[in-house]
Parts: sequence; C-alpha cells; structure tokens
Amino acid sequence: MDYSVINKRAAGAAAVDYIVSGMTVGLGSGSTVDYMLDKLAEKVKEGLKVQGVPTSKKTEKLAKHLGIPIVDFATITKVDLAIDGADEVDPSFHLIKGGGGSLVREKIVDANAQQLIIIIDETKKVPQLGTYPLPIEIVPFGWQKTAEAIAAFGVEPKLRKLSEQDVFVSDNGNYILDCPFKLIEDPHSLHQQLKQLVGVIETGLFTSMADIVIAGEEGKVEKLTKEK
Ligand SMILES: O=C(CO)[C@H](O)[C@H](O)COP(=O)(O)O
Repeated sequence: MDYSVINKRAAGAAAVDYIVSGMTVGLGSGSTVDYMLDKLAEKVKEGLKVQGVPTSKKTEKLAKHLGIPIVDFATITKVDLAIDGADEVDPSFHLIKGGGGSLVREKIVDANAQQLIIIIDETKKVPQLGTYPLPIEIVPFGWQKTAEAIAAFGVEPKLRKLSEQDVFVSDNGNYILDCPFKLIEDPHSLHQQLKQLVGVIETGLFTSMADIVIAGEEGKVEKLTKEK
C-alpha cells in the first residue's frame, strides 16, 4: 500500500479520538476524511453517540452508508468540532482547500465549528502556500469575465473540467477556477482582495481557522497545536 494512504488513514483515525459522545461533528470532504469516517463508523457501532454535519454530497452519502447519523445544518445551534482535510498547510496553519471542489460548504461548516482539526499526510505541509493551484468557486454566468479579473493578479486561472467537454459543477451549482499563484505572500490579504471581485463566491484560502493539524508521517501521527 502506498505511504500516503497509510498516513491519511493514521491521521483520520487519530482525529476520531477527539470526538466524545453527544458531539455534533462537522464532516469535511476528501480521501483523508473518508478514512476518518471509516474509524468514526466503527466507534458509532460501539456506542459513540454523535451527529454529523456533512460538507459535501459525497461525504453525506458515505456517512449515511457507514451508519453515521447525519443532521441538517439548518436545524442545529452549534458544531462542537469539525474535522477536514487540506491540500496545503503552512506553519501558521493557513490552508489551501478545495481540491475536491467542496470549499464553500467546508468553509461554512468549518467556520461555524468551535474547534477545527485538519487531517493530512505529511506531503501537504509547506513552508509557504501557493504551489497547489488555489481553487476559487465562481458564478457560472460570465465566468470568463471573472477569470479575466482574477488573471489581473498575475495568475492564469484554469476552469476545472471533468473531461474535454464537461465542466466540473460544485454541489452549489457553481464553477471552480484553479489558480496557480506559485507563492502566496499574504494569504489573508489575497483572500480579501479576491472576495471583492464580482462573480467570486469563495476562495480556497482558509486563514486562521485551524486549531489542530494532525499529519500522518511514516504511519505515525504528528499532532500540531496552534500557538495562541
Ligand atoms: O478541500 C478538500 C475538498 O474540497 C479536501 O479536504 C482536500 O482536497 C484534501 O483532500 P484529500 O484528503 O483527498 O487529499
């Protein structure tokens, strides 16, 4: 088995240890979260009482399939803990997310959680964000104009596609532009500037949100806590 799978599974399992009975848990998206769901499902079968708030249709389907109780986000008053993946994590715990295209719902749930744990394999740790192309969710109408406005930041946005003909459409019915910035000096400021553009719904920059990062490395886990 390839090491990234072992490391993602180790990180996912370690995050489940933070869940206690009675919690409402934000369930992120992506392959690392899928491993976390496997472990959580085992605990639910053993009697752990939780309700999950999924951040994507894919996570919702898998959670239901595994027997993890799901709750409608609109009906709850608080999310105790969210557990989510990431595409890049810098030393200040700023993140790039959205590789799987679920960044909007992820950001809404993660931002409303009292604690956010990010689970990754060690390859996602970077000294500075930007090597991974930044996903930006945009309104489909006039997407070319929105892409032009983003290009003025010195980047070449690429419309995410499933195939030559088929455009990727998010769970919210929107498009995603993947933007290879290369080096992002100030993630928070870039996010603020991009959010000002007409047509931009949300960026994959998650700044100052993560509390704990669990990184799988050689089958073991490193738990990093944000310095306050
Ligand atoms: O942000 C995400 C989806 O929108 C994922 O959390 C991110 O892409 C990491 O995915 P994986 O765990 O498969 O590497």
